[in-house]
Amino acid sequence: MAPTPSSSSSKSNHPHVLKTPQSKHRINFSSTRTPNPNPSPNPNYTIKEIPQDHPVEVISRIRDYPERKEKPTSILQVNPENNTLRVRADIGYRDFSFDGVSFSEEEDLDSFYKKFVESRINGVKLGAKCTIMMYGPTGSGKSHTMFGCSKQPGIVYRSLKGILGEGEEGREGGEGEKRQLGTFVQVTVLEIYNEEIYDLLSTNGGGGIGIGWPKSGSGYKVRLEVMGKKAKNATFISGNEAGKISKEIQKVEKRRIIKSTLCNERSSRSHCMIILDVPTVGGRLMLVDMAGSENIDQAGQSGFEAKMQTAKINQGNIALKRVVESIANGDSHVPFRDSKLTMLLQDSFEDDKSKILMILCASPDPKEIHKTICTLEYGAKAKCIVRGPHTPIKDKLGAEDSSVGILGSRIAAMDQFIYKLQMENKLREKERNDAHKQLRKKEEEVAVLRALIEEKGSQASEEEINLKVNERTEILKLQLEKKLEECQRMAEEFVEMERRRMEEKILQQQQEVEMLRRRLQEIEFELCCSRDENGPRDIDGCSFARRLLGVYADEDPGMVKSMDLDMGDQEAFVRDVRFVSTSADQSSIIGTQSLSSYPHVSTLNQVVDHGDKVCLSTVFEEEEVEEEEEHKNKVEDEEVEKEVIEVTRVVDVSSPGINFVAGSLISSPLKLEALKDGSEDRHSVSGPLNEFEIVKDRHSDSGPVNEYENVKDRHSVSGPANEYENVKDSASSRRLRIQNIFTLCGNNRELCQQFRTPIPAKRRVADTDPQTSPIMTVGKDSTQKISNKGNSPLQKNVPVIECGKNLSDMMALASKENYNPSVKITDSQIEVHVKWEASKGNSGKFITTLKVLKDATLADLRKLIEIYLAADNQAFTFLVLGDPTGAPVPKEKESTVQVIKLPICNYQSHGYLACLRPAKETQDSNHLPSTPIPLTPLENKLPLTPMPCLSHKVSDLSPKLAAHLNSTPFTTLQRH
Ligand SMILES: Nc1ncnc2c1ncn2[C@@H]1O[C@H](COP(=O)(O)OP(=O)(O)OP(=O)(O)O)[C@@H](O)[C@H]1O
Repeated sequence: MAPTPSSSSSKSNHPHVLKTPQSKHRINFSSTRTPNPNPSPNPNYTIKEIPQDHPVEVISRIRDYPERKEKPTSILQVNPENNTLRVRADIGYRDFSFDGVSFSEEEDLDSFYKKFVESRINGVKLGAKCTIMMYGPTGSGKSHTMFGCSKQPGIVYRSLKGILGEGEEGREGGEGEKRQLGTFVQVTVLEIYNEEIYDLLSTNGGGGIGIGWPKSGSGYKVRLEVMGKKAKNATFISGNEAGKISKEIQKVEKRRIIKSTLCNERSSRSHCMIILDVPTVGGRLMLVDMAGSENIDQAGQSGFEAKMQTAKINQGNIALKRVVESIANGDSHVPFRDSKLTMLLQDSFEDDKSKILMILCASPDPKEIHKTICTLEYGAKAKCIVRGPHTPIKDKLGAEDSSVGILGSRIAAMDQFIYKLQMENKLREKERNDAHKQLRKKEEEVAVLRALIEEKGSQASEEEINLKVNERTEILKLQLEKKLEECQRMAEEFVEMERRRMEEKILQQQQEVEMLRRRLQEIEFELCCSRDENGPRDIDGCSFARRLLGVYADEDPGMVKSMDLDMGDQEAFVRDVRFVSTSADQSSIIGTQSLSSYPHVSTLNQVVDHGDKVCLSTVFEEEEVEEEEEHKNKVEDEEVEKEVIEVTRVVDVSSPGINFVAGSLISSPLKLEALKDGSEDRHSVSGPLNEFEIVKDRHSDSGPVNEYENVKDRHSVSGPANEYENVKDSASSRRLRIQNIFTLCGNNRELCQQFRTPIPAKRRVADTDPQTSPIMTVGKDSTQKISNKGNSPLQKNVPVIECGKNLSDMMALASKENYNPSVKITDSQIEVHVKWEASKGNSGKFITTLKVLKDATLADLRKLIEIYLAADNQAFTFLVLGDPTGAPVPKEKESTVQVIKLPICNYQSHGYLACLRPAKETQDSNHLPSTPIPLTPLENKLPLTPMPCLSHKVSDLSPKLAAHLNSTPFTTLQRH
């Protein structure tokens, strides 16, 4: 048998690769064609190089799906040599080696035939025997390849043409050249269905022969019996014209039993065998189109008959598998007779001159991968078949050598197989060891987990839980108690520590108090000594010392000593300021800002009320004035009740306005009396011209009227003049003070009398102590009546203040209550008419008339004018109008210019004219601001006022007392 090109090429170029899992099929493999990676364990086995009869060639044909627009991704790949087919899957791939691989997409039937079949057909023409089997699952294209389609004829028709040649019927001559002369063929067409052989060419279907036979399109089919290895009495057609025979075959092809299944619309339910004998050469071609190898479920067959049918089909396929395996295994018995198909194919396997070409039809569709792999495995097995000793056709001469070679091949294959098994065994053993290790590891983990579970299970017992909870509770309880004890101990320690600290502090304070008491006693002692030395001037020294003692006793050690007005810590504020206009019968409340613009203020009371505010008040008082003996003036019997319209100015002592008043008065010297209410202290600085009270009320909630009811004490600092030191006893000095006050108030005094509002008796200060208490009670929105018997000089319209070098002289002049300067002018006195210079802002208004000594200077006159203009807060300079230049007198030269240098007043009968030019700067260090600036503490302000007399007084004290007083704000005050 002529070898096929593919087989010859495969033998020479493509060694077989063991791919099938069933290694037993490889025992017949030729060692020469399979490289042995491992030398044979048995070196005694030497493979003899003998030509191996490889009767089965396997070719894979992969169908196409031209009708599909979207073709599935192929799972099949072929190597460049077209002999290895790789099936790719998700988990890997698998290679199958064949004698050839053809993709119908690339190679149509014509190409396929020429490439793989034509050579076989040529052999048949020469007398060879060849069997071409179509094997594969249903729908894989077996029938398509065998019989073809309308466009392309299949292998059957091409083979006929190949054997008989091409040529038209009836044509002679030239066509004979193409046609094989003398060659004819006998064609038998059999169908194996349900393990029965039917003669498809028999036309006796209409007779009784065909009874019970399966029907075809043209009638019943003739069933044949198998006799030997052939169908007995099979009908055949003979001829030398391929066309006629092909037509006949086409007819009987339609008689095949087909059925529509899920896998194939025209599924062949039978095996079809076309046998072409070439009698002239003894050649024979068997073309076998096997039924699809599918399982019943896949075919979707239902019913007993259909299942039996599928089972019968599979029976032929299974039998063929067994035959192939038996032949490949070299079994002594090949089960050809298991099926009609294998019975008819027995010669094909056993005849040495017979060759088998198995065409594996497969689908590239991933859905068919399982069937594709099974088909390829089956083909791989078939490819391993070698012609065994059981082959009936033996060459007697070469039988011995042949059997030796076959045995050697089998031994080599078995060695290889054993080695492979050993390798696989080692691999499996390693895998098993690894698995065993993993298993041990898992078992250990399980054991640990189990132990944990058991432990937890044991812990989970209720008693143990309760026990542990109780233990934990006890521990926590102990810890809590311990913490509580610790906290308690710490608290006690803290309390004890604080107590000790407080005790120490109290002790320290007591010591300090004791020290201060002792110091005060010393001071008192020194004060008494000083009083003894200085006479009655210090009669109040003891009380002053007591006062100091009280002050220090009340104060905390280390505190800054104050004027005992207790106002240093108070915020400065102005609550109410009232002025009473002299030109109206009704009081009008005027803002503080307008103070300077109302020069005719009759009374000016500055009262500080509310809380701890200190009140400064100027007081007009009218009291019953008795005619004093020493002056023997007229007795004023007429009791005059005068109302004092209070101008209440609620200020803080920090107000510079108050300080200004105080400072000015002190420097004048006036008398400033400071009164402290809450502490039952009152300090006053009194001068000959006015009297100011500084009142501190610590209980001001009830209103200013009641704020001064409990005044018990009073301290005053007197001016430098000794004749005013004892105010209490000196009626003249009191009178002088009153006169000065009235003088300052000027003509407005009368208006004050118009307000006659009775005041409670208790507020009549004059009643309580008319001699010593020129202090009035003041309050917001209240008036005070002070009775005054006798004629009041306040009714005089022209207030005159005498001024001279010595203020005492002036005071003496003013000592008379009914002093009228316009009437009584001595020779040593002159009158000075004061007026403003006419200017844009000033109309040259007349101010007042003052009476001064002849030798008085402008500086003396300035003091009086400044006092008069205190409310106006208007700075000025003197103009010497008589001077040709008319230039103002510099302030520093005022002390050198006498008043008599002033020009004579033309519009007065006598006197001089003092013309004042308002200074541009209305506020300087000597003047009050027009606005009530918050007052600074008096004690801080007083030292700023030079009081040489006081300094002198202090210096007259003992060194200790002087040092002490110098270090305190009281140094500016002197108690009367
Ligand atoms: N290579 C191909 N190219 C084009 N069409 C094909 C090809 N192979 C098969 N077919 C078509 O597929 C359908 C089924 O093919 P076919 O009948 O040959 O399968 P089968 O293997 O014979 O199935 P069964 O075993 O069930 O008879 C047909 O209609 C056929 O024309």
